[in-house]
Amino acid sequence: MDQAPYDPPKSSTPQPALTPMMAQYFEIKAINPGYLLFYRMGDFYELFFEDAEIASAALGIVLTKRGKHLGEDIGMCGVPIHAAQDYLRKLINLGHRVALCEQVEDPAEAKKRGSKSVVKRDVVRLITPGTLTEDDHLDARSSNFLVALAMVHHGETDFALAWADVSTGETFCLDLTAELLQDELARIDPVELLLTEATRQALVERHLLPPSLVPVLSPIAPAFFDSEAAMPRLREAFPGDSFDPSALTRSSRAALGALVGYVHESQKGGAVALRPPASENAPEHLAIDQATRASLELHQTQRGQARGSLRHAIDLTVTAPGSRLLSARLAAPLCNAADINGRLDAVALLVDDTMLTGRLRSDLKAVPDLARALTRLALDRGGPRDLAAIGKAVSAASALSGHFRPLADIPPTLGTIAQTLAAAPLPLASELTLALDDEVPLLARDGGFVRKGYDATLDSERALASETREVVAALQARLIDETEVRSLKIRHNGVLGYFVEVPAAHGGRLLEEPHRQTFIHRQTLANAMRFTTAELAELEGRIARAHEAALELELKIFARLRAHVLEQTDSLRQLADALAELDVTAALAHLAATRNYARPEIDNSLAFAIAGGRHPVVEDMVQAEGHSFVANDADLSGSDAIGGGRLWLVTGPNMGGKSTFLRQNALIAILAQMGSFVPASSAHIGVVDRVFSRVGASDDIAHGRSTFMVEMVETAAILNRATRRSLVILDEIGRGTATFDGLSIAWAAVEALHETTGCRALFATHFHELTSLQKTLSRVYNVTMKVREWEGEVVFLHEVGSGAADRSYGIQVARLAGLPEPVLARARQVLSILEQRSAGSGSSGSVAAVLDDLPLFAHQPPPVTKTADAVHEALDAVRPDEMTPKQAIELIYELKKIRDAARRR
Ligand SMILES: Nc1ncnc2c1ncn2[C@@H]1O[C@H](COP(=O)(O)OP(=O)(O)OP(=O)(O)O)[C@@H](O)[C@H]1O
Repeated sequence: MDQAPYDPPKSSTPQPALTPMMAQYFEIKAINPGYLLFYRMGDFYELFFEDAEIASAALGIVLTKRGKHLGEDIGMCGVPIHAAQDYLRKLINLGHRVALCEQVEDPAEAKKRGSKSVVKRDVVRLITPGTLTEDDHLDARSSNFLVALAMVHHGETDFALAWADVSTGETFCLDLTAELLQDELARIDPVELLLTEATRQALVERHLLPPSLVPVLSPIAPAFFDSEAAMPRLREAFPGDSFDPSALTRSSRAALGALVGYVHESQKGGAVALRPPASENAPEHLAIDQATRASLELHQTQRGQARGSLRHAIDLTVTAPGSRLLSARLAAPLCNAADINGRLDAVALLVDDTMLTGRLRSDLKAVPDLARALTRLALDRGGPRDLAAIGKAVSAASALSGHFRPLADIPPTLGTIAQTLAAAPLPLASELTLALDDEVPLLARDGGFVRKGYDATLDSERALASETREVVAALQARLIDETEVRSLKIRHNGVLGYFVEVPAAHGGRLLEEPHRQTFIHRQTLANAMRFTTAELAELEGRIARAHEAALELELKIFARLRAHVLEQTDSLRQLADALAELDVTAALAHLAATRNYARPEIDNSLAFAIAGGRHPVVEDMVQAEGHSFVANDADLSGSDAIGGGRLWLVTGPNMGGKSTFLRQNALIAILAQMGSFVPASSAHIGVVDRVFSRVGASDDIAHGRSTFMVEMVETAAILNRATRRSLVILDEIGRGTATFDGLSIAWAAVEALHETTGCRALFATHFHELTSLQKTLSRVYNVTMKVREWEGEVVFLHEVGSGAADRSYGIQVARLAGLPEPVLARARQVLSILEQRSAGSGSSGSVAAVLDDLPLFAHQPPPVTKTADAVHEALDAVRPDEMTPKQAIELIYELKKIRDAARRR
């Protein structure tokens, strides 16, 4: 860490010698700057000085004092061990980092060195957002990526990223250019981003640091990124032939070295438990930049919520690892038609066989999170529940593979999954089932998890422990006889151990002869007196030894089982992957079957022909309100021969459904390329290399850029980066400035997309003038959202048809939104003058002069009272509770008649 070393609080008074404990505290604190030190004191973790102030404020716990340092009170707060996990989670969520300092010797050992000697303590683990492994701290359905970003000044690429989910061991690395950096960071979505201070500054200077990443930055010392020092570190972390660090570029080696070094340090010398890194290649994925992800609301809505996002709408997985994989696939759809079709083949088989899908999904529901349990065991942080989870997952995998046996013809991707499941190490599962009880504790040290009958020695130790309980009962009966105190009891507590307790009234008798020979007084309470006897003390020793022996045996069994599990790490990881993949495939099949999605046809053409396309999220919302979603076609198909893909100019009223239509087509492309069926009756898509979606700008005040500036920066990014294979969605670009400037920019952007880029594009606009481009640009095609006007009201049909809108119905929408009637009336006046003007001279120069002549609000005609509406009047007269079904049906016919008559008028 590159923060300044911990500096104990200073005072101007002469320094008295530090107590040994304080000296130990400062020493440990100095080696772990930047961390809140959780200092173990018996059954508590205690925090001191500034740490105590920070933690007590963050956790809402009392700040007290413990002794003095240099004449000043030492601030202190503490959390009990049993509740520590909750407090840790809270602190980490608030962005703090914690060093866990344990007692690493028995206090009895310390005492042997002298009464004043301090128990040895050491930091056993550094806890940061990116190094978490406990289920309690993690979101089961989200990956938790720790990312290291290396920047090199010379060499083939500018940057490299290495990232890992420490809780599952998945590890990746990727070389990339500055241009792709933000896109990839948006895809990976780090919880902690390691970089040097110099890199951070360089990113800021080059405008490469999105504000959303600032809270997760974790600056570390440049030494972590030394690509030469990384070599031995990487060889040690990834032993064997499966991975050769010398094959990496210098930048990747630096990033991966930093990642592994940081994880290693956080485990304080413990195992690192990462999988050999999968080298990624950016062009294998459909590129989706941060602005597009946000605008399409892929993983969360623009307000930061999961509900309403595409992921939320399509995630029907039944296991947490399945959900994580689905999210990763959505974040990085594929670009290779053969790979996409491979995934689609697997989904298709399960769509056709709903019985099989149902069985798979119901069996998968009970499968535990194998990857995270395995990692905890590898890090020596796992317990009996993790062993049990692994046994259960292995047995379930083997049972799941049975479902595929009867199938004659099975697509390769599903075939590989089935094979992996069939190869599940069943002997391991049987051993775990034999060894572990049905209900097991979280921690091995709690004991009591080995099944009766598994280990004869353990059983006999346990029998001894329970026999001694009978001996205690017999002793109690004998003591009652001897003392004639009927209410005498032998009890146990953590402080005294076993003791004899009698009501206070009888206590005196035991203090006198002859009983005082036997009973040794321990404690007097308000209404009871406690004693021990030599026999009881001896018995206690025997019981404790039996318990200890049993626990020791159980811990040995645990260690052996853990070792057996870890021997099979590779095959268990493959199994975990296969289970997650099966869950995703079955979930996508279930989605397709229940929501009526179709298999897209994917190839390398420039096709983009969607029939009956729907928006997966808006469709749900519209249906929930009892309406039906109107499906729409889109055809942007092109070819190299005609210079690229088509560009549809979409005009239509506000609220007409333009944005929905635009986005649904981008979402269909993304879903198709992640290997999912799509919400359409048919779809033919030539693989898209990048999707861009920009919706009229939003402010980026944090970055100091105005609405219009953001819009233009983003439009520039599209015009510079889009290729002929890209899909571009532009919604109302140019609206953030004066009309003519906006129109000119939109005009030039359409021309550039058509003439230079040649990509497939949808361009929604309220600049109706743009539609004349259809005459000059061969691949531009005008469509409009249809509306019907009825009794002065506009009815949105949400239907896309060819042609151009002649007006935007903005005033009607404003009326629906509740703008006051005088304002609306004034707006109508202004609009009509403007329309006359533009139809006449076409000059806008005199518009202001004309507007000056218009009467102001004060001179407005009174609001037009609405003419009586026959349908509403008829409805007002209805008393539904008093109607028979027949009358109700007659009423419906009557209402339709009134409505039709009104329309004819
Ligand atoms: N195809 C459809 N079928 C049914 N309802 C739809 C459809 N498309 C849109 N809607 C409904 O219309 C609302 C407005 O749609 P949308 O935001 O796409 O309109 P818009 O034309 O982009 O509006 P503006 O120009 O004001 O931004 C949606 O929230 C949804 O409730």
